Amino acid sequence: MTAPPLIDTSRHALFLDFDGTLVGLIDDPQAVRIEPAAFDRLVELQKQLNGALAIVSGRKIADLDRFLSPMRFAAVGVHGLERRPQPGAEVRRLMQPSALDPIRDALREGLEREPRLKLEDKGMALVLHYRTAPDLESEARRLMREAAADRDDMVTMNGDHIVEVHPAGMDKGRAVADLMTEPPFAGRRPIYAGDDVTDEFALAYVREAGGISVKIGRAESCAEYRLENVAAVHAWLGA
Ligand SMILES: O=P(O)(O)OC[C@H]1O[C@H](O[C@H]2O[C@H](CO)[C@@H](O)[C@H](O)[C@H]2O)[C@H](O)[C@@H](O)[C@@H]1O
Repeated sequence: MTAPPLIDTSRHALFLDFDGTLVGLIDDPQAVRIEPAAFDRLVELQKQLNGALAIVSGRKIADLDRFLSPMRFAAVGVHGLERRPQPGAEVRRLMQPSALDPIRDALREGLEREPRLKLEDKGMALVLHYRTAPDLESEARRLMREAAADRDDMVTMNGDHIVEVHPAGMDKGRAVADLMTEPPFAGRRPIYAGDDVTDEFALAYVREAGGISVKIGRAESCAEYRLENVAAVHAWLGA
């Protein structure tokens, strides 16, 4: 496992995934909490990086704001379908949530039949969670596949004990590439750290762009560097 180099706050732009990178994975998605010392370090790093720090998540930006309150930060939400290029700027949404209404309806019956599957409605994306019922993995994937079967404009994606559907054409790699064209990120060298398959798009972009790609955990990845777990991420951020 090759550890990443230290962050150079005068030259780097820092992009951090949230779940599995800054906070550990737990059963209830709404109950995650960042450790106070890691939170303080994020705030400090954001200052030292002159604002060139963004959280890049599958979550809604509104959720990230709640988990990281009172910090104000640049963010990518719902895998790039929500954007906030600068702290405090308005959140741009690339789609209307109503585009998913037919899929919402199609999932309803399956969810009534299998209440151990939990639906997370992120507006522009729908997630079925099966962390507390891992035996339902294939059922969750089947339900989502069938609900979105006639929708060429949507993509279904498997994450860590989740299956998600959202509009096609966007991923974390494209979102990070877009942010890199804007201040305060433009002209800096990107660092991306993430743990899940959905982070591979951004890890691939950053590697291609000559940046520092950091995979969290031991799963297969295109990243150049690795950190073992969330605690190792916190230690690296604090080094
Ligand atoms: O892109 P991320 O910031 O890593 O977000 C990915 C998904 O994170 C959340 O789900 C994951 O974390 C939950 C809480 O620990 C866990 O219960 C779930 O099994 C994980 O997949 C979030 O709920 C999703 O919407 C995000 O897409």
